[in-house]
Amino acid sequence: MTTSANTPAQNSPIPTLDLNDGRAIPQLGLGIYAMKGDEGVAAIAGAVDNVGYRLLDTAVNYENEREVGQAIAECFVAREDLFVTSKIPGRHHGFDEAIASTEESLARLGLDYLDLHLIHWPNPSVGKYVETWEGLIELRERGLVKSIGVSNFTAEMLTELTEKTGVTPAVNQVELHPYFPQTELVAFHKSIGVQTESWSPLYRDQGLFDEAPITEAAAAHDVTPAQVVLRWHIEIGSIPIPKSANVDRQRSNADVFDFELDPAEVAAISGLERGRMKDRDPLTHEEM
Ligand SMILES: NC(=O)C1=CN([C@@H]2O[C@H](COP(=O)(O)OP(=O)(O)OC[C@H]3O[C@@H](n4cnc5c(N)ncnc54)[C@H](OP(=O)(O)O)[C@@H]3O)[C@@H](O)[C@H]2O)C=CC1
Ligand SMILES: O=C(O)C(=O)[C@@H](O)[C@H](O)C(=O)CO
Repeated sequence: MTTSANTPAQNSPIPTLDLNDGRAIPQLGLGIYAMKGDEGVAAIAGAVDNVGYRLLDTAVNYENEREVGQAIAECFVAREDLFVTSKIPGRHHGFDEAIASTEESLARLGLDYLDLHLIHWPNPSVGKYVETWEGLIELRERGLVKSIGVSNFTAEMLTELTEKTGVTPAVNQVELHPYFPQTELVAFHKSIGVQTESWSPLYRDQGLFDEAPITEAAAAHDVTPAQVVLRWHIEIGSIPIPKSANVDRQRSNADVFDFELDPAEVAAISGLERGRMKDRDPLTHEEM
């Protein structure tokens, strides 16, 4: 596992991984889906100040970029020590649209730049993800976005982006949890130098924590089932972005860097594979 001294996670217990563009990304982040209003601002700022989260994962479609910006303004950590991610929605696909969308995101966030910007869904029937990617390349050249990546892309789509533009995404953020470990895609990412981010890493607390390989590992390591699941993501080389609005769960979710799972435990947890949470196959599921 690579860690980097070039860290945006200064004064944070969360280590970093290297990206293919020479930058570094925290190895665990805060998912921000459905965190809104004053409560959302307090929960995000608290995660940064009280726990040490540095990677914040929002999106245009979460309709909370203003809250994220307010939390960044209110927290006690310098902007340059944070790693702020947003995502371009399907309705903003296209070269000019991607640039306009990003400028609007930055205005809502009150920031000069994003650390990472992703194409949220490929929406293949629309046929514009390559143009959108070219928009992200332009945004990186203009300095409005430091690192560029995608979300919910298949191996074939990643290859197409590289072949058509010469630029490989730094990150592919995909559905990934013990019920859907995406072993082949993670191996492909490693082979081409793309970091994997896991969305819904805890399966939204919908029964995963009762599975025997997880409860057994939790007892063996004296940690919670959620910590076992998050450590499993670290062991397979992915970057989990668990969402929690609760400070105690935020703290325990981030506290997964002082124990390790052995290969048999990792294999047993990966053996829970049964498929996606919902029918969100990016070849057919599209979000605008
Ligand atoms: N790119 C994409 O297409 C997608 C990206 N995402 C991103 O991934 C992030 C994480 O995924 P998400 O779907 O939110 O699901 P998660 O797997 O992170 O689960 C979040 C849920 O689990 C609860 N929870 C968190 N920690 C614990 C714990 N230790 N014990 C018990 N329950 C816990 C939370 O409740 P509470 O807040 O009360 O703690 C919340 O209800 C999103 O927030 C978003 O940023 C998500 C979906 C798609
Ligand atoms: O959370 C995200 O990033 C999404 O793309 C969501 O819309 C997700 O697909 C979902 O929760 C849909 O119910």
